[in-house]
Amino acid sequence: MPFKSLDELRAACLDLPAGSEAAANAVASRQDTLTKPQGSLGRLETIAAWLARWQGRDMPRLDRVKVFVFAGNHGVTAQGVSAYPSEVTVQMVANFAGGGAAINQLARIAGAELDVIPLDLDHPTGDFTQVPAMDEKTFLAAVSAGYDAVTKDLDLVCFGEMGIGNTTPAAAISAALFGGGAEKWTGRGTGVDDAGLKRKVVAIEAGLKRHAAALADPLGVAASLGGRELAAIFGATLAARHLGIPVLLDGFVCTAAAAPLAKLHPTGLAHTTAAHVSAESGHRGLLEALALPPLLDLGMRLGEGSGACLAVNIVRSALECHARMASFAEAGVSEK
Ligand SMILES: O=C(O)c1ccc[n+]([C@@H]2O[C@H](COP(=O)([O-])O)[C@@H](O)[C@H]2O)c1
Ligand SMILES: Cc1cc2nc[nH]c2cc1C
Repeated sequence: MPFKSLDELRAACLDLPAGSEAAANAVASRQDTLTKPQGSLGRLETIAAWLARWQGRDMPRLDRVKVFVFAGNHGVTAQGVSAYPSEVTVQMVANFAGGGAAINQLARIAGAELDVIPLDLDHPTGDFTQVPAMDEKTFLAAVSAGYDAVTKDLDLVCFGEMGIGNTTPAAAISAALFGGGAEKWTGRGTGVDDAGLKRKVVAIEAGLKRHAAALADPLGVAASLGGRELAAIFGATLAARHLGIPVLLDGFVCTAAAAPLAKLHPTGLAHTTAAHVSAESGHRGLLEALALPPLLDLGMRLGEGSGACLAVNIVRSALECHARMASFAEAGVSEK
């Protein structure tokens, strides 16, 4: 377990590599020699430079791409905050193993390996309206599980999650980190009705009040209002930064899970790209607060890393153009 205390974890969050300016510049210079009007590939050009910066390679690679799906269960479901019962979490983990979920299809098309990591599904976190979701030990174990899952041989990682009820902790974390009140961040998740939406807002307000003393610290926010799969995504995002691996973030839950790193370090999420903006109502505002413009806007609200996996195809397209297009000189095309 890499983190045995909150102080150790905090120190690791403050010690982040800056990325390679030289590699990013090498990509930008080459882009301007390729057979296209300068800048005309738009974000495909900046994606190539982003890969180079965080991999530290003038010519980035996408040989090994992996999607991690972390799964957890949530005590706050006792407040009636999801349209589905908690047993769906473990049932969907079995479905991932059998190849029957959306993420199985999207990972295959993206050429990404899939790693599903269930986190103590028999023991839901505490109901944060009553107690902290996790004590220090539980939180550090979940962060460490995410941190240890990421290995240095990977070129790009996608994070996703599965956890009935987890749009409620995601909204609570967003409210605690960025303010604006529970309603601003609360959406319908798997499809709750108006009464369910109201119960979510009430639960989040109760959690914010009960844990107020812990919420000045982003790690306190993640432990008292989050969940194991969110903590694991936080740890995995940190590991990717330490190992020089760019990250594609999935939807609202995944973004909220990683957000405390941006509060702990001014460039904490610079190695991440928001794959998409989900239909969950708080996600657009959260991406704005984090200055992470999404690549896709497809009305998706599934989770599982589905949006992140879809965006791998865009990242692969960006690199293929960067690596294989001819220059003006090579193709004999006149420059301006
Ligand atoms: O990440 C998102 O944008 C997102 C939006 C809506 C739902 N989800 C998924 O749905 C589950 C959480 O929804 P809920 O209603 O149970 O809180 C969880 O398994 C998530 O993966 C995920
Ligand atoms: C069936 C189902 C699949 C999911 N995948 C991610 N969250 C989910 C929630 C439900 C309910």
